[in-house]
Amino acid sequence: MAGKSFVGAIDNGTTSTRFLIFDQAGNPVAEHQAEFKQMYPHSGWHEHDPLELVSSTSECIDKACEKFEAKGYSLSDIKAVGITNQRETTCVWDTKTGEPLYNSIVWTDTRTHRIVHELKARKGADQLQPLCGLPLSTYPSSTKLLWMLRHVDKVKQAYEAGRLAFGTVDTWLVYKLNGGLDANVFVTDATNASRTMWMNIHKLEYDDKLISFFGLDTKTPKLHLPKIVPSSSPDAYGKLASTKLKGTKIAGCLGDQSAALVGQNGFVPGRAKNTYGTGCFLLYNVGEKPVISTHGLLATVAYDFSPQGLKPVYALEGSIAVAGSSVQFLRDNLGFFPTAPKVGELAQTVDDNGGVVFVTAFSGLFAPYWYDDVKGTIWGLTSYTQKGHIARATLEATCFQTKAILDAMEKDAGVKLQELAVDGGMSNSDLCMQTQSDIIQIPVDRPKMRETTALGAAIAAGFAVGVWKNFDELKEVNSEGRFFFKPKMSQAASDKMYKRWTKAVEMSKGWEDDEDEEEEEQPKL
Ligand SMILES: Nc1ncnc2c1ncn2[C@@H]1O[C@H](COP(=O)(O)OP(=O)(O)O)[C@@H](O)[C@H]1O
Ligand SMILES: O=P(O)(O)OC[C@H](O)CO
Repeated sequence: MAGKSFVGAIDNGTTSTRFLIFDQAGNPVAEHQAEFKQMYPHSGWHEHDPLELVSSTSECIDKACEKFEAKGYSLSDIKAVGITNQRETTCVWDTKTGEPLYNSIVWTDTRTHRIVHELKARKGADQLQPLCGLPLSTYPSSTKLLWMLRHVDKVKQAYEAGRLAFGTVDTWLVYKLNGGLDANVFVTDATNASRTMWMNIHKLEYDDKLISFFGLDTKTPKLHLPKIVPSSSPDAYGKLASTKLKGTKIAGCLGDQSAALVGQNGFVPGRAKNTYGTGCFLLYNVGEKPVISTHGLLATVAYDFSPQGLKPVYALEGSIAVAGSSVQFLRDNLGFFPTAPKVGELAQTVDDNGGVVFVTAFSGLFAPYWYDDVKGTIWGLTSYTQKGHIARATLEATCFQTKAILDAMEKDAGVKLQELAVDGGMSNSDLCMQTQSDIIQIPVDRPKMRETTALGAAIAAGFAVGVWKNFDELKEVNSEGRFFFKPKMSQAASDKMYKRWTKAVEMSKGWEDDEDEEEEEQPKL
């Protein structure tokens, strides 16, 4: 094995942490995955224990390293580690103790909907998206931090004392994995910072106008924000202070959806990928200038590999809040099947959705709709309806939202996508991917190796330490064994199904009205 180089990748998704070790051909040679606890303390709330995010990461590193060594490889050949993470999820800690001040509020959490309504009425609200790329919603970190500042005494006190540190999950993990207070590495990359609403997307710097809109003081400072550094850097992210890889550099960092675009070789403008994980996120490479959407999409940073002499690259994004999590809902809340992959079998017990449409709006509807007055709604139930119809409608919901996003993207970018690269847990379902192709009427291109998010993080780290030197060396990575799902349904039949979906979405609107909001009390902590 002498002379070989490997790169590790930490992938902290919404439901689990993974650590993978990739060889130079981009193949995973060892990996370990650990689920962590999902906390739903009230309707619409979703939290993670920030310390468990760290402990599950260390556990995965050590277990994957053991498997790597058992295969006869040497840990000293792991040249660097990259990190990729669920985005927007908001972590807070005390700068003097390094201790978390509250559970991490997860990106799916909708407790901030009243704050969002209040902010939308504030002067200057219409100027935010052109500056930061995101619409005001419950989704970004900014509104989650405001909620903590209003409702969590410890957070308020730390802010007043000038000791409040904010970080998305990348920042928190990098800080803790470096040893916390002692090394005090406090950084983020532009792909993650672009999900806060505080970063100017054109300059990749925090913007005073954005920060003051949210009424935050980062000057005194009461609130400490991490420094924004490139996504690939040999020195900015420090090194692992413990685990079997103690001393190994952390050299790359990308939000998970950006990482998946990189792992899908999405380096060329016009390339798009759709990742079906807990949520589903379509990113379309638009090149070196951001495109500010006027059709319900987000502008985000695809990657910043500036130390490699490249300009930062942007993407248009369509974010779907609920994808694989709807399959988990059928599994855990309704007890339809014991494991997620069984959803396909159940859906195949029927020939079609039997007239059922499931608007899976557990967190309202994100792109391109941004409806926060919708809750999950199943339409078209009759005495004929079987579990299989509901399973089918569940898979179809993500496919329909993907079509709505592609239609919006076509209007924003002025181009029609020719094929869609896919990955993520739910893309393992052949039925779901065939349905996707039928609904969007273009081929869906699924790689054999679907750990593209982790691969993207490994590429960012590998670039920084010279394991790979340019995109050309990556041309063949993950190119083997790709499968193309081609449309089998007629355009007319596909259009008919989509029309029913659009009708269901419109009919679901307005479920939660102001009266409900007044009656519903904000739960006390
Ligand atoms: N064969 C399958 N069919 C449909 N959904 C699946 C299948 N396998 C996994 N999933 C769904 O994929 C999700 C996990 O995907 P993953 O990419 O690991 O997500 P994350 O990175 O958000 O944690 C789960 O929500 C699960 O329900
Ligand atoms: O956990 P995933 O893969 O659904 O990704 C979460 C996203 O980063 C949220 O924006």
